[in-house]
Amino acid sequence: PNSTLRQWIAVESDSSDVTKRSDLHRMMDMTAEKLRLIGGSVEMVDVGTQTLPNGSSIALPKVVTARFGEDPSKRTVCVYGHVDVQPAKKEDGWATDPYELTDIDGNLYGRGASDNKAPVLAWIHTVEVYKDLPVNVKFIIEGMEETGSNGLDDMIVAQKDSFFSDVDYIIISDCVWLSKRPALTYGTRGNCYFFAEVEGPKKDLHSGVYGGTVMEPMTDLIGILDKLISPSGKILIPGIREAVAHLSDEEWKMYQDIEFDLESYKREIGLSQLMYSNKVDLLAHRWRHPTVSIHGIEGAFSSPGTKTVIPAKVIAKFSIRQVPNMDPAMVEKQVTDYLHSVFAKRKSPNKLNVTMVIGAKPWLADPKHPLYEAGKAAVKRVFAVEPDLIREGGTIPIARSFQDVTGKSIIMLPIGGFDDGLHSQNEKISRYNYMEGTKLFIAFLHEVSQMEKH
Ligand SMILES: C[C@H](N)C(=O)N[C@@H](Cc1c[nH]cn1)C(=O)O
Repeated sequence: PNSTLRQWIAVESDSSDVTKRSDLHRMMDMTAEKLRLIGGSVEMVDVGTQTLPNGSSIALPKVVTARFGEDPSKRTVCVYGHVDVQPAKKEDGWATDPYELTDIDGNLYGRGASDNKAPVLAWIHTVEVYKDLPVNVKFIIEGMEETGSNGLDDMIVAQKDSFFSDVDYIIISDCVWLSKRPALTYGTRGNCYFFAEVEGPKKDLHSGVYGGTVMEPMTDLIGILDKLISPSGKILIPGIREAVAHLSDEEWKMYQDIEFDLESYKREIGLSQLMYSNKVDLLAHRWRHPTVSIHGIEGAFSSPGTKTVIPAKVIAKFSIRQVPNMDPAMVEKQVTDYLHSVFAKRKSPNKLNVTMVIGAKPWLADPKHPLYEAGKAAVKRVFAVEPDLIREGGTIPIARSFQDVTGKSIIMLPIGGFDDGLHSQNEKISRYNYMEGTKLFIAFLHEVSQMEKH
C-alpha cells in the first residue's frame, strides 16, 4: 500500500501557493485515476475559478467524485477527504525531504502523510479489499481544504438532489486522536482568516537614513496585532468572547472523563508551561473556545542575516478559530471595526486594510447518534478498547455545509496519531495507524450495514 502513498506524497499539492497549481491539478488526476483503477464510476467536477488578491483568476482544482455500488437495498455512505497540503520546505527544519515518503522506525514521514493523503488512501484500500461491499460507497475528494474549500460549497448546493440524494451518512477522516487511544470526533472549530495590510512610503527605506522621521508600517502593524489577544489568552476584540456557547455540566463531565495527561502533552510539544493547568480547561480551550493565532507577515525581512530596511508595505496573516455560536460574518465586522479603531488611535498617516479571506464555520454533531454507536463498535472490534469521544481544534471548512445543505448526519472517524505533526515539520503517520486505521474503516462499513435506517 505504500507505493501509491509514495507517489502521492511526491506531489507538492500545496493549495495555498498558486505557483504549485499544476501540481495540484495533477494530484486530482492521480486521485481520479486511482479510484477508476479499482472500479469506481468517477467524475471530475469543474468548480470554477479562484480570484487572486491582484484581481486575476486561476482555475480551481476539480473535485473528484466516485461511486462504488448502487444497490438500493444497501445504505450509502459518502467519504469526504482532501489531497491538497500545507506548505513545506526542507529548510523549515524537516529531517527528511517533505516530498519523499521516508519510512523510519515504523513511521511514514512526508507532507500530507496524515493530513490527509494516507487516510484518503486507507478509505480507497477499504473499498478495494471488500469483494462485496456491505454498503454503497461514494467519495468526494477535493484539493482546496487547506485554504477554505473554495468552490466546494457551491458544488454541494448544486448536487444536493443528485449526488447526495441517496447518501445516508457522511464520513470524514481528516483529524487525529487525542492520545494513543482511538477516538471518534463530534465537533470542529471554524476559522476566520484575516490579512491586515499596512502601507506607508512608496518603497522600502534605509532605516538609518529615514528611521526616526517616518511612522513605520511594521511598527503600526505590530502595535495593532498586540491588541488582538492578551498574554494570558484573553481575546481583546469586543463581542467575540460573549458569543461563545456556555460549557454545560454534561460537557464538563465528558471532558473530565477523558484520559489526557498534561505532562505528556507538554513533552510532545516541547513546552514547560501551558496556558491552563487543569485538563478540563485545557481541552475546552483546545476544542470549544475561540483563539487568535498570528501566522506570519508578508513583506517583512525574514531571511538569515541582517538587512537594515523599513519595509514599505507589510501584510499580517492571522486567524481566529471560532466556535458555536460565533458567526464568520459577525467576526469579520468585529475584527475589522476593532482594528481600525485601534489603528486610528495611533494617528498614523499609513493606510490599514483588513480583509477576511476564509470564513469557515464550526461544526458540532450529536455524539449520541447511532452512527457513533457504529463507530464505537468498529473501534472495539479492531482495537479492543472504547474510543474517546472528542472534538477537534482544527477546522474542516466543509463539514458544516455538508450538515446544513444536505441535512445528512456526519461522523468524523480519525486514524491519525496525536503526534503526527500536522502542518508542522516532520509530519508522519505511523504504519500501525495506517494499517489498523484501514481495518477500522473496513469494520465501520460492516457496522453501518447493520444499522437501522435513520
Ligand atoms: C483539521 C484539518 N486536518 C485541517 O488541518 N484543516 C485546516 C483547514 C483550514 C482552516 N483555515 C485554513 N485552513 C486547519 O484547521 O487549519
